[in-house]
Amino acid sequence: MTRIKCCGMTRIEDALLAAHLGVDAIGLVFTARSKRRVSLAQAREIVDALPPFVTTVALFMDDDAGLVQEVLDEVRPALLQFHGSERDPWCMQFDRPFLKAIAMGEGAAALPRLRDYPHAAGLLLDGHGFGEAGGSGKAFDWSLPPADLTQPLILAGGLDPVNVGAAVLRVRPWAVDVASGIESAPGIKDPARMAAFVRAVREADAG
Ligand SMILES: O=C(O)c1ccccc1NCC(=O)[C@H](O)[C@H](O)COP(=O)(O)O
Repeated sequence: MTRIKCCGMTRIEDALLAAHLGVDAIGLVFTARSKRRVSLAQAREIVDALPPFVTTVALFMDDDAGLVQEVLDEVRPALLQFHGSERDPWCMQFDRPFLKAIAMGEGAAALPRLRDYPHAAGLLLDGHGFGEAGGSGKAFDWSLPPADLTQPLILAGGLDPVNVGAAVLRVRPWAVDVASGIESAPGIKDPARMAAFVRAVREADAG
């Protein structure tokens, strides 16, 4: 079964809907570069409202280690996700499992970077270019992910209720990740689109 992460949550009601739809993880973005940025207090409220067994992921992009530690101390996410040019040893310093986002916008030229994070709990392959922020709605060429990746692959970038089924069937990822494809505005999730996204993943899994 393909796991689902809905990213860029800013409202309790959206996070609760995700939980009730059976979404496996929600992402909270802390980097100042995001239109979906949440404060520590906002994030804490969302995390406190969640029922058990929904994984919380805190996202950063070339941020100070101090911010990451503050989020760990105050929000206590289960996983970290790094979206910038952070290196593997830097990501490891927090002693918390982490996902590393790999910008696939440059196509095959990005593939060597998939081998640079041996300690990542998973690799999130995203559609934007190197140095650009996530949550862009840009897809990449789904034929690129190598079949011999040893780490769980999280497919991201431009997924939406219409294309996610084909993406799951083509790539067979461990998980899919979506931000803009289920939104009515940055950080504001659309309930019908979120439900349709989850349904499309489940239909692809069953097919
Ligand atoms: O979502 C953001 O605003 C963001 C900003 C800076 C770094 C990462 C960010 N999001 C990371 C995610 O995991 C998104 O879900 C991922 O990039 C996919 O986004 P989308 O193409 O909009 O589905």
